[in-house]
Amino acid sequence: MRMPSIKFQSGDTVMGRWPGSSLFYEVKVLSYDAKNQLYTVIYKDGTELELREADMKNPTGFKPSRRSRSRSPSRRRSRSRSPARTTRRSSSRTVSGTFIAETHNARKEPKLEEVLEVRLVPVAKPIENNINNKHEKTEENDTANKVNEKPAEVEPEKKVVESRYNLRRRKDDGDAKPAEQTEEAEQKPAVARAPITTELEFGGRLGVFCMTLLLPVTVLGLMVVCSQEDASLMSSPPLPGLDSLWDLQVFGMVVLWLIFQALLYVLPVGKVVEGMPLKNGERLKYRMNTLYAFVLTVAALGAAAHHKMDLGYIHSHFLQLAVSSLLCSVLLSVYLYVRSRWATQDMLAPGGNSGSVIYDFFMGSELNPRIKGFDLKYFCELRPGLIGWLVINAAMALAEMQLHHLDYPSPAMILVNCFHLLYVLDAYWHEEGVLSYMDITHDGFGFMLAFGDLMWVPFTFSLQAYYLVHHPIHLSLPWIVGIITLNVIGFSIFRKANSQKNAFRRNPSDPTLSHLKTIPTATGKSLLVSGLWGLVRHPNYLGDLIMALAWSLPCGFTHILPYFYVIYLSILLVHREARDEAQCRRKYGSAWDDYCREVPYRIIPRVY
Ligand SMILES: NC(=O)C1=CN([C@@H]2O[C@H](COP(=O)(O)OP(=O)(O)OC[C@H]3O[C@@H](n4cnc5c(N)ncnc54)[C@H](OP(=O)(O)O)[C@@H]3O)[C@@H](O)[C@H]2O)C=CC1
Ligand SMILES: CC(C)=CCC[C@@H](C)[C@H]1CC=C2C3=C(CC[C@@]21C)[C@@]1(C)CC[C@H](O)C(C)(C)[C@@H]1CC3
Repeated sequence: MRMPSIKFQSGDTVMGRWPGSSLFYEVKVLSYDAKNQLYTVIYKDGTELELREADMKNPTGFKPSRRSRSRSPSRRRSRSRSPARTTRRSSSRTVSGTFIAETHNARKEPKLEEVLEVRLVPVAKPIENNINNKHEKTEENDTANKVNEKPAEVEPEKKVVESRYNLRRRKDDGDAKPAEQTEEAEQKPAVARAPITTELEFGGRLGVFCMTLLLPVTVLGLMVVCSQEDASLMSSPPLPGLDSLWDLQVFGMVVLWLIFQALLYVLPVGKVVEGMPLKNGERLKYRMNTLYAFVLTVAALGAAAHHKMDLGYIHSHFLQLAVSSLLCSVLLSVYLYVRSRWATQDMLAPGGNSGSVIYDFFMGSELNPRIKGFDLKYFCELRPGLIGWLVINAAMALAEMQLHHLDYPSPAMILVNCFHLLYVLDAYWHEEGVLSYMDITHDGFGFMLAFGDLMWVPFTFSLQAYYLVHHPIHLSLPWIVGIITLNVIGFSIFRKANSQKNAFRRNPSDPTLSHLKTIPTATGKSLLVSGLWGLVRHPNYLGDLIMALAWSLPCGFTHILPYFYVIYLSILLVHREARDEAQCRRKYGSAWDDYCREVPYRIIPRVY
């Protein structure tokens, strides 16, 4: 079906102005956003941008640039340049494809520089330390594109450009295709059309259906096996009776826990920050108060323990707590699915709008579902599950002491508790960084995340502590030192990688990062290409995996069950890496390929 009365139609090949320049390239119209009156177009190098009608023209009246036709993008790159020239060019990235000069007001061909350089951001000065650096490539390899951005100068130009052209990157639209225009939508242009998810993940409908059933069973199965003396995954423990799975009072406790955490979430303490830009350019506001929530929870539990509340309740009702959490996550997911039917296009995640009930229920249709200012996904991601995990760990330490008549928890239990505590507190300390993680910026909120946050995280991440209650381990001092060292290494890589990326995204000219080399991309953003981000393409995943191993080692080698977390994380991060890779390739086009050539390993240096 054709678009409403607009000049260009989806599929048309037209000339689109390259932002910030008077240069036009051949682009293909992908879709039209009636609400914002923007066309989504794709350049020949795969770069997707949104353009206004005024910046698009019919191909007639243009003449091809002879020079550009005669030089392929790769040939252009292979010209030799002096460092000075390298610097000037380094702020720009050419869009491969046919470059065409506008003929009506500029009859003569643009100068070579104009042809070759589309300036997205200006550069202040050369980065000397890039030269002779081990990552410095020959021009064949596009060395010239490495810059350090200087926002002091970049911002004004960028803002002007952004007000004339919509430079929002199409980061969320990777796996979505525009829906056919319906008559209803034509009559109501204010209501945006929903993008249809065509590329289904996790094995499509059947895959997510199986996962919806199997994941909860897996959690419960692991918990049951973990409590057995023979915690072998090959063992067949007795099936738990209904009364050991369900208790209304326990369900009430879980609901109370969620309400308590929700109250802490709305406390007007902590600064309010803006999240990443949404599709419509808006930024949602988030209050950063997870650390307060954690401290107040500890204080509340301390007070409750003082009044004779027994934390051992958690250990003795572990399965019932898990089942109640599962029920809460199912109810929440149903609510999320139902409310997503009323969401507008701006509010939808690209991955959860296939039209299949089970698939959309699992993946989540809405990106940031909110009730007034209460962000359901952000709340669940960081609070009830993560704090719950730590509370369960503490309860397991107490249970261990009670069961084995100890004055203190065992060294293994202390290590596991401390490592997990560090991990969660680190997330809270760097709470702002979480706003840029994939779950918040890209994934919809559906069963996968609701279940992940409310059941998977607290009840599988705490399995090591649960295991130690029933399977005491003696750790020698060198072993303890070795495990701590491994965790410190993993944590340092994880933290440094995440902090560097977050700092760079916030302020690309951050002086602490000036020694790092970068590759600019057509979106105006650059990619870090040295330091940890030059070692592998996902150093933060590497650090996370090393830590995961350090968390399992205190449980010894008798059973594989305490290693479940490393196994899960490896699978999740490898899959996540592939998803992110696909998204980045769509977002950054040839710049991403350059990055992959420069940094060939994904997570593990020299192996993967
Ligand atoms: N414990 C657990 O169960 C789990 C933990 N995690 C952890 O959560 C954290 C967040 O993970 P996740 O959101 O998946 O991914 P990342 O934080 O790694 O974010 C990926 C994004 O970073 C940007 N990016 C990629 N390469 C570069 C580069 N070279 N320079 C600058 N920016 C780059 C891109 O976004 P853009 O360019 O748009 O900014 C890309 O889409 C990780 O530390 C991970 O280990 C994740 C899942 C589960
Ligand atoms: C298939 C299945 C079980 C999916 C659920 C996945 C979720 C459990 C994870 C997806 C990404 C997560 C992150 C964290 C917890 C696990 C989930 C929700 C995280 C909050 C843990 C603490 C970290 O410091 C973190 C903030 C980096 C991390 C973010 C991603």
